[in-house]
Formats: sequence, C-alpha cells, structure tokens
Amino acid sequence: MADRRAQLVTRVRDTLADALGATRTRLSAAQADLTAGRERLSRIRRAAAAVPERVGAERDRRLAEIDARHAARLAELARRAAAAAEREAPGAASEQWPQWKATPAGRGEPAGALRIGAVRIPGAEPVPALVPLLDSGHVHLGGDDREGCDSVVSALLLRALGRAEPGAVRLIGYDPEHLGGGLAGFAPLGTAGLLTFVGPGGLARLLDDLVEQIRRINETVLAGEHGSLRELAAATGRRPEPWRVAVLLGGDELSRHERGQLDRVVRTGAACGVHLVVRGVPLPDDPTVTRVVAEAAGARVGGPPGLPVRLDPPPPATLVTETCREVASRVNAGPPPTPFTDLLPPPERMWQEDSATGLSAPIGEGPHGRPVHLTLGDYPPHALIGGPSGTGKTNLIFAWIGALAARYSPAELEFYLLDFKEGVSFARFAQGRRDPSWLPHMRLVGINVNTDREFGLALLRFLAEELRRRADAAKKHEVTKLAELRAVDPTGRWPRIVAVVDEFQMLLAGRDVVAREAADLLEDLARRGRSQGIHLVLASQDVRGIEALWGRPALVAQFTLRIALPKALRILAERNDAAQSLPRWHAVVNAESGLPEGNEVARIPSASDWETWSGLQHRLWRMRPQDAAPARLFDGDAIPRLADAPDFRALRPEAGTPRGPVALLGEIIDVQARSAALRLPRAPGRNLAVLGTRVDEACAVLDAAARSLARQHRPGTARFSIACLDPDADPVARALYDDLADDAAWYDEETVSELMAETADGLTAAGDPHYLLLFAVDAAAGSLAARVGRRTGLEQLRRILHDGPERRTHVLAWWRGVARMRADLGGPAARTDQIGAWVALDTHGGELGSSLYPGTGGPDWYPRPWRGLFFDRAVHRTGQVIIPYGPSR
Ligand SMILES: Nc1ncnc2c1ncn2[C@@H]1O[C@H](COP(=O)(O)OP(=O)(O)OP(=O)(O)O)[C@@H](O)[C@H]1O
Repeated sequence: MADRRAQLVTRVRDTLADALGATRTRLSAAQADLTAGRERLSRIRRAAAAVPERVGAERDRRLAEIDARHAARLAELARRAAAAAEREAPGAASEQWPQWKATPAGRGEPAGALRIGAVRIPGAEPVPALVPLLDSGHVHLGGDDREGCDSVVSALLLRALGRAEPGAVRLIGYDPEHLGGGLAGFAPLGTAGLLTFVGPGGLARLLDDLVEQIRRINETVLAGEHGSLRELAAATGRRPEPWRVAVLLGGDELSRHERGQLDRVVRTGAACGVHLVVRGVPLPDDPTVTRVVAEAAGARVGGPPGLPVRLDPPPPATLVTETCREVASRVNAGPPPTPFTDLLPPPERMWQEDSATGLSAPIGEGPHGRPVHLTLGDYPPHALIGGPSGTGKTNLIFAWIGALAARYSPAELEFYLLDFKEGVSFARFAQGRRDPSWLPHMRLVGINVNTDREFGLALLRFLAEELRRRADAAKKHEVTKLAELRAVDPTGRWPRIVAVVDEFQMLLAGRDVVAREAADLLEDLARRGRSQGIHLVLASQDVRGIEALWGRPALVAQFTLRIALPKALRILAERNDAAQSLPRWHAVVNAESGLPEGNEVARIPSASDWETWSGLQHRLWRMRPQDAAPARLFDGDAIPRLADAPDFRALRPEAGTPRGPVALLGEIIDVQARSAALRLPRAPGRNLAVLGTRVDEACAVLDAAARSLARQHRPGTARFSIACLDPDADPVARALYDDLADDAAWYDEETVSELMAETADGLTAAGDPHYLLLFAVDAAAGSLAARVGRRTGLEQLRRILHDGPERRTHVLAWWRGVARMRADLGGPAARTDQIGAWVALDTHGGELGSSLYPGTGGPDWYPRPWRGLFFDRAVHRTGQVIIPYGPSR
C-alpha cells in the first residue's frame, strides 16, 4: 500500500515534474515570443515614428528645389529681359547718368526705346523699364508725383537727344503754367533753333503746325514710296527729316479743334517722326500711347494697371545743359557732310554703266535727301566750277571723279587732270612711292604746273589731236556723234574723256603766245568736243579766271553746267546769287548756264582726305585690266632722269654708222614724257649751242646729249672729245669722260687748241662720228686766240662748226652768253647759221633775236630755274620748253 502510495506519489511527482518541465519550457518559449513581439513592437513603433519625419524632409527638399528652379528661371528671364532691353535701348538710351554720354544711332539704325527706370520684380534683378518714343509713339504722364513726372520728361528728352545726330531732334515746348521752367535745362538748344517755346494760348497753332508737318512729310518726303520715316531710313540709310518732339505740360481744357488736331497727331505722328510727351492734357487711347503714372506710392508704366517701376533719378542739371550746349554748337557749326560712300554704287554694281550717251553721277545730297546728279554729255557738255579758296573745290573734284570712276570702267571713261595751283593733292591719282596704286581711269596728272603753262598747252594740243582722230573716225563711218560712232564701231575704244583743269585762269593769264593758243584750243575743244565725248571741267577760285573766259562769249556759252561753291562770284548768271547764302560744304549745281531756275543745292561729302579716297582707289585699282598702265605724272617740281626717259631707253646701237643719230637734251613739257631730240645727220649746221650762265643746267644738257649719242654707237665706233674749261663743270664732265671710257678723250685749257687743230685738219673725209663736247668754251677764248700752225684755235673752231657736220663731226658746246658765242663766231655781225640748234637757259628772249630765231625780237622766253628753251631751225617754228635731265650719277 505504502508502495502503491509511494508509487503513486512517485508517478504523481514525475508527472508533476514533467508538467513543470513542460510548463517551464512553454513559459520560456512564451517569454521569448514576448520579447520578440516587444522588440517588433518597438521596432514598428520606431519605424512608425520615423515615417512623417521623412515625408516632411522629402516635401521640403522638393519645395526647395522648385523654389531654386523658379528663382533661377526668374533670374534668367530677368537677365534676358535686361539683355533685350540693352539691345533695344543701347548707349545713351539706357546708360546710367554717371556714365551717360550721347551715342547717336547710326544711319538707318532704329532709334529704339528709352529708359525711365527699372521694373521691380521681387527676388530678381531689376529690368530696365523702357518707353518707346522716337519713330514709335507718344508718352502720357499722370499721377500726383510731380517730381517723378518731371524727371521722366527730362530723362526722355535727354536720352532722345543723345540717341540722335545733333540737330536730328527738335523740341517744341508748351508749358503755360511754368512758362518753360520745366524745360529750362534744355534752353541752350534754342541757340540752334532746336528748341522753341509756344506761349500760353499757342497750343492750337502748335498742333496745327504739327499736323501740317505730318501732311507735308507724307506728301513730299514719303511720297507713297515708304510707309514711315523709319522705313525710309532703313531702306536708304538717310533720314531727311528731324524728329519733332512736342512737350505739352498742362494748360486749360482743350477746345474741340485742339482735341481733333491732338488726335490726328497721336494717330499719324509716329510714322512722320512727330511725337508727344504730355502731362496734364488727356490723350486718347491708342496703341502708340504709353502711359506712365507716378504716384507717391510708386510708379507704374504701361497698362493700366501696368508694371511697377522704380523711376530713375532725373539727369543731373549740368549733364543736360552741357549736352544741349554741345548739340547746339555742333549744329551751329553746320551740318555734317554726307559720307562719300553715298556717292558710290554698291561694289557689285561698280563699272557697270555705259557712257555712250553721257556720264552721270551723284555729287551730293539735295534738301530732301535725294541725290543731286552731275551730267556731262551732249548737253551739258562742259562744266565750270567756282569758289573762293578753301570752300572745297579740290574736294568736289575728288568727289565727282570718285563717283564717276566707280560707275564707269576705264574703257568707258578717261581722266586728264591738271592742277595749276601749288600742291600735290592730285598726285595720289598716279602711282607713288608711298602708295603703289593709281586710279585706273587716270591717263595724266599734272601737278605744280603753275610755272609751266606750256604743259597746259600740251594737254590741250593732245586733246585737240584726239578730237581730230575721233572726228575723222566719225566721218569715215558717216556718223556725227560719239554715241553713233560707238554703235557702228562696237569694238573700237572710244571712252569719254574728262579733262579737269584746276585754276585754269593761270593758263590764260598774260597776253603771250601760250595764252593765245590756249584760248583758241579751249574754244575749239569746247565747241566740237561735245559731240566727240571730250568734256572740259574748268575750275577757278578766282573771278579773274572766269573773266579771262568772259571775253570770249562763244567759249563761255559751251559751259552750260555750272557748279558754284559758297560765295563763288560770276559762276552763275548775273542775277542769280544763290551761292552767296550757301552753307559750308554745299554747292549750287546748275545745268542751265547758271539761270536761277536751274539751281539745285547739294551737300557735298568729304572725299579728299587720305583714307576716304584711298579706300575707293585701292578697290578700283584691284579691278584694273591686266594691261593697265599707271597714269603719267607730270610734276613741275620734279627733275626727270635720263635713265627713266622712254626715248632714252628705246635707243639702241645700229649696225654700222647711224645715219641720223639723235642727241636727247631734256624732257619736253608734253603729255607723253617725250625727250627733246636733236637730229645730227650729215648736214650743214648740225651743231648745238647751249647758252647761259647756269652751270648745272648747261652740264645736264650736254651730259644727256653725249650719253644718248653714245647709246647709239657700238664701242669703238664713235669719238667723244670732252673739253672742260670751267672748274665748276668738272665733276659732270669727268663723270661723262669716265663712263664713255675708251671712246672719250679729255681736253682742258692747255690742250683745247690741239683738239681744234687736230679736228679741223682731220675734216678731209667723213670718218667715224666725232662729237666735241665743249663745256664753257668761251673760257678758252684766250688760248684759242693763239695760232697753232697757220690758223688760230677760234678759226679752227669756226671751220669745224662750218664743215664738220657733213663729215660727221658735230660740236655740242656751252657758251656762257650769246654775246660770247657771237664773239667766238667772229664778232657781233658774224653769221650764226652753223649753229643749227640751241638751248637757251638764263638768256632772255630779246638776246636771241636776229639770226638765231625767225622774225624779229626773239622768242617769248622768260628764263626760269631748271628750264630751257630749245630751238632747232631745221624743225621748229617756235621754241620748245625743255626740262634738263637730272644728274646721271
Ligand atoms: N564737303 C566737305 N566736307 C568736309 N570737309 C571738306 C569738304 N570740302 C572740303 N573740305 C575740307 O576743307 C578744306 C579745304 O578744301 P579744298 O582743299 O577742297 O578747298 P579748295 O577750294 O580746293 O581750296 P584751295 O583752292 O585753297 O585748295 C580741306 O581740308 C577739306 O578736307
């Protein structure tokens, strides 16, 4: 029992132990679960707690991002708006006052809008607040901030002035309450007529006047061709009318008429450059009206309601007055000339015109901005230009030549130009050392010809010859005019010729043969040149020049084109005094022989300054035909060189003995730079005397003669005997002796008698040519007076002079005076026919009379430096002026 009990107890104990164990296990499992659950819970709680924080951060991040993008976009838009404003209102239109200066818009460039302040945009840079005015519309100011309005008015006016060329903006003020006080700073403009005030009660008249201007501009300036002055300026680059800005500052209520006129101006003014800036006068609603409201609380522009604007401070008073003073003084100084390029066709149209019927080119701008043309052809054929010194004659010639040269190719037009006043400005048409270009149309430029009237004569003779050639060709083709000749001979070269002679009165001055022949030639050319395409353009600063022509009514009548510069006298017809009131750089162009009804006033551009001219010349030079030769430049102040002379270069040794060798003595004053040539055939009298005391010139003549002769003989086939009797001539004679080398022999005072004796004795047969070059031969009179054998040296010399030439022995001798030569030839009454040719230097015409020159009294010759008069009795009727060649070494 006890066992059973014990067993039972044990079993129960076991069972309980098992149960306890199981329970413990479960408890610990449950506790583990509990811990895990708690942990999860706390994790979940933690996680749950983190969710809103994250969402918020994300939201904030996104918001910040949007803000930043917005701000950047706003800044970008503001920057773009500012950049656009900068473009729309460059320079003076928007610059801040401390740096402000006038920056006029270029020609044809729109004037743009004007800044009055800055648009306020919170968080962004301010954007300039612009108001369109010039060529665009009108501005109406309102609001109780009077000072704000005043500063807008002065800012607008100053900026408008600064954006336009001086004189291109005119202000009309109507300020009945303050009698102009509001515009006081602009008063200096009044001195140039750029600011006018209309008194109280004058509004109707002012508006009537504006309406009338608009009507006139529409009718005569725009003339149906352009919609507005802005379009005209864009198309042509010219602005023929100023902008007119009427500033109306308050006043009484408008009458019906005034209101009607004001409405008209608002609607139609902008196209004609007529604008209103108005305060205290209502303006009708119109797209052209910009409203600015300035209140104490702030200003707004555009609208209503408009954009909020912070107005700029007013421009400093000194800036306003200084600017206005400067503008006025520029205007008072006269209008600036139009640019030279206005006279030129665009590059692709250059050299496209045909000159068959005439030559036409603009010379400047007329009062309405239209070009004024100069035409040469059958009518008018020739032109006279007149104006006192400094009024722009030379410049006008440049402008005209440039305008023609750009239109017509060198095959259509040639120029010959002669300048009788001192100066070299025309030299640039020819090739120079500084600038290798030349004007391809220019055939001849004569400068510094004031003492060489013969050069003018040479040009006229040359043109007369050309006229004859053309007339002959016309006759051959049975036509009468150049246009017809060109039509029947299309392959011929028949350019029109324009010969310009500046200060031409010099040519006609004096009553000598040169003046007489020049006047005759001019008259003939003027009369007949018209139909053969030869046109004369004569310019003079001096009324005497014109009077020289006036004596020949037939000549004057041909010059139907007249161009008068300011204050020119006598160029226009008698009662036509239009030139007297011309402003600077203007000309009256008149193709009706100067009758008042033919007057056209042109503003002449500046064409003669170096850069302006060379721009065109270089362009045309690059276009020149391949075979184009530079113009001949005749410079009266320059000394030609024998080595450069075309006639000298052309000389070659002939096989055998040349039949008629030539001695070149100097350059002829003519169109082709030819040399004066003395032929030395085997014929009596073929000797040369150089007469005068000038050592350098005399040496130069003998030197050129000897060198040119030597060039025609092969070495060893001619003799040159050089006798030098004046130490001053020694260097030249020695250099010649050295250069002629074995062909030359040297003689001096001691040996000259031997030369005479030996030469005279050798004159029995014609051997090799022998040239005696005697420098200052009269200085040897003493030694030549002595006998050598049967005869004196002088007798030998006379014999050589007499018999030598037929035996190829020629004397080229320099005597320091006519009387000395005569003495050597046998006394005052001695014959001189063995002196077949002479060159007179400082020897007066009167001394050359009797047997040396045909007729009585000798030639018209007044000695001048580095010139000689050459006369060859075998070929000349009158003497020929020559320029000795410069030293050869
Ligand atoms: N249309 C013009 N616009 C601007 N400047 C000009 C104009 N015409 C001439 N000039 C200037 O005026 C000055 C005198 O001009 P120019 O030499 O042409 O006068 P001129 O009548 O030929 O005088 P002169 O007979 O004394 O030589 C020059 O400096 C020239 O540049």
